Amino acid sequence: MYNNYYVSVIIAAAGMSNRMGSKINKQFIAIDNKPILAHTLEKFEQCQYIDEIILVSKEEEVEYCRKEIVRKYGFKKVNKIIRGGKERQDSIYNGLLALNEKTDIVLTHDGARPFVRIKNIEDGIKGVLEYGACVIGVPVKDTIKVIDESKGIHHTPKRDLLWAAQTPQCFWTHLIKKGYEYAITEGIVGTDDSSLVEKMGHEVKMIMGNYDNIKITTPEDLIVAESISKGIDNIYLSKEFLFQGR
Ligand SMILES: Nc1ccn([C@@H]2O[C@H](COP(=O)(O)OP(=O)(O)OP(=O)(O)O)[C@@H](O)[C@H]2O)c(=O)n1
Ligand SMILES: C[C@](O)(CO)[C@H](O)COP(=O)(O)O
Repeated sequence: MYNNYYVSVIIAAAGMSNRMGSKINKQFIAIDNKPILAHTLEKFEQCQYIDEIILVSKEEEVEYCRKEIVRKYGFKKVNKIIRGGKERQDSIYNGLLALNEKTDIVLTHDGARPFVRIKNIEDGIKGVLEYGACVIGVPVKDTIKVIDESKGIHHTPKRDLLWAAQTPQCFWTHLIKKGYEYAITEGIVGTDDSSLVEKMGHEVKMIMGNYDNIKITTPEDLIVAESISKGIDNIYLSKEFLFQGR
């Protein structure tokens, strides 16, 4: 369906893992006996519409990624492993500079989100064809408070319109490149890629994802991750029994 387009994904894996507090890059920690980063890459390798993967890693981990992740698990679509930058935004920018010149559509994804589903990837590509730019995400479950500097609650936004942004975030190549160039010119730093395109005044659509597409950030996430990898589908299978058909 999307084979007329050359689709590249930039996988950001060059972070510091500060909040995880691990001695090694959190993406090399094993879940279900396989490194988190290998779980992540596997999903894009298996998606028939992905043509190339640009892996962004810390300079000193490029060789480790090549040998212990890409070669060991036999990923064929990883065209380049390049070094990242200080912030996630810098790492993705390096990825944009390394794209194949044929690239029509760019997806950005966190190496630390190993439970992305092939359906999320396909929905993201479809979203680009329909809207030009889209983000996979989920409606928030908690009530969100906006606070001031002294932790006083400033206001409580209406929850119906609040969604948590995940990755992949998906764009026409020219649009995301323009967003990043605009951010450099204007000195904008965002915590995701979509916000840079939004700041330019271009609409970005939200596409329903899955709650289990978690970003592994703190140690508790590893416990949740082991459970997810054991099979969220099994939880749904037993739902009728657990919740008596509710
Ligand atoms: N300079 C950076 C910072 C982050 N990332 C990547 O972006 C993703 C999301 O970032 P996050 O979960 O915040 O990872 P870290 O930056 O490693 O975490 P922390 O902020 O706790 O150090 C991760 O896959 C991370 O490796 C990156 O490629 N380059
Ligand atoms: C891109 C992202 O995963 C969307 O939720 C998130 O913003 C990354 O932020 P982090 O500060 O690098 O964890």
